[in-house]
This record gives sequence, structure tokens and C-alpha cells, in this order.
Amino acid sequence: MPALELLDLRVVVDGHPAVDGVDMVVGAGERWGLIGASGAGKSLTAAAVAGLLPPAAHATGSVRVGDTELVGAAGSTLQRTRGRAVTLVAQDSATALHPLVPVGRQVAAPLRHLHGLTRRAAATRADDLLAEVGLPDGTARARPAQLSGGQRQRVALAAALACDADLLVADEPTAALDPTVARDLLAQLDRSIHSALLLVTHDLTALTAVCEHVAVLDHGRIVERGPVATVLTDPQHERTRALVDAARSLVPRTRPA
Ligand SMILES: Nc1ncnc2c1ncn2[C@@H]1O[C@H](COP(=O)(O)OP(=O)(O)OP(=O)(O)O)[C@@H](O)[C@H]1O
Repeated sequence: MPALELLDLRVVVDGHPAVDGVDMVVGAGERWGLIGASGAGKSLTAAAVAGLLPPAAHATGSVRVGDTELVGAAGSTLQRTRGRAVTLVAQDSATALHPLVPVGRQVAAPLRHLHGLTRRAAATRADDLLAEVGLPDGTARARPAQLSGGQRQRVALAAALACDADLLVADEPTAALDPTVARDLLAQLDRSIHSALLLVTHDLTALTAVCEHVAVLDHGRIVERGPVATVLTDPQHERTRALVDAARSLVPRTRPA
């Protein structure tokens, strides 16, 4: 069974068709990137997959995560699916983490509530996960404000890994980080993830670091898809060419003598 199947997904926000008929299949364990210009509909697609569309958005079509249909699903179904079948790492984890709760307890929470671990077993596993994502001993006791942005994103990644869902959705997980910290976090993601992945990014370096496949979104529609190496070296659609050219143009300017 695929980890994710989108069939004619449409998302209308304030009367505007922001996602306009997306078909996509992510096989079990596959890593897909979703790229596109600002406003193309990437985040709304990711939110639909994670069962987290904003109230103003109305989705039609089909979003199947494992064997669960999310479009039109009851709140209880969405709640049961989140964490178990799909989990999200968002752009700004500071908003996802509770400011007053030590991060170890926040990583332990899904282990207790989704996987039924005892408090002690969950705390031990949370320590292991925090170490696995490269955080130093003792991080579990820290509150989010005591950590750097990069460390908080690692905590968010550890919490997502704790869910052990079949599909991880990561929406620009490195957008708020400086390039060195971002590169480390992507390397960590690459090492730690064993499930299927949908990575939303505008950063082609991030895409190539983690994903095997890519879909290009333009005005709410997928205009090109395929293996990352093929799409980036031989882009067929003008939107893909524009994204690739923009990334290539980041060459230092040399001053005329
Ligand atoms: N909560 C919302 N209310 C109203 N309009 C929204 C909302 N969320 C998104 N939109 C609109 O839907 C369109 C798609 O937005 P989306 O955030 O999915 O784009 P994106 O491709 O992720 O862009 P970016 O790369 O800039 O994050 C945009 O025109 C945006 O303004």
C-alpha cells in the first residue's frame, strides 16, 4: 500500500483555487520533494496531507494516507491519523513546541500516548532520540527558549521520529536556519528517517540532500515529476527551468579588474 495517494486534490482558500487538481503517489519508504515558486500551493498541499488545513481552506478530491481518507474525514479520524500514519515537521518548530514543558517530555509524549510506553520507558527512548538527532546530554531537561533555533528544529525532528508514522511531512524544515545548521539538520534527517517522506522546499540543495523523487508545483498543479537527478539536470517545464536557473545563478560575482 502506498504511504500517500493524492487524487485530484483541490484546496480552495477564500474563493481562490490554491491547489488545483494534484495527483501524486508516494510509495512506502519513498522520499519525495515538492518544489515550486512562492504561492504555488506547496504548504497547503502539505497541510492537506498532514490533516492540518486551516479553517478557511476547503479541500475536495482524495488524500489517502495509508488506508485512511482524510478529505471530508471527521475530526476524530484526523486526530487518530496524525502522529500514527502521518506526522509533520513544520518550518518553525518554536510554534509547535510548548514553551513551558521540558523538551524531553514533549518528545516522550507521543511515545506514551501513541505507543503506550510507560513514563520511564518513554523518557529513556526520548533521551535516545534526542541523542540520535545530535543533541547533547541533558537537552531533555531544557525548555524550548533555552535552545537555539537549530536545536529546537532537532527536537521537533526527534518528536516526529518518536511518532514512528509511515509518512513524515516536512514543510521547509530548515527555512529558519542558517546554511550550516540547515545542512547538518538535513544530514540528520537523511540518516534518521526510515519512513516515506514528503519534503516541501524551495531549496534545491535540501532536495538533493534528502530526496530521490521530485514533483514541481506551479499555480496549484504538478507540472513535472521524476527522479531528482533527471528533473534537475534536464528540466522539461519552464517553471522547473526557472527554479534550476535561479539556483545556478548563485555564483559569486567577480569584480572587473
Ligand atoms: N490561511 C490562508 N488564508 C488565505 N489564503 C491562504 C492561506 N494559506 C495559503 N493561502 C494562499 O494560498 C496560496 C498557496 O499558498 P501556500 O502557502 O500553499 O504556497 P507555498 O507554495 O507554500 O508558498 P511559500 O513557498 O511562499 O510558502 C497562496 O496564494 C496563499 O496566499
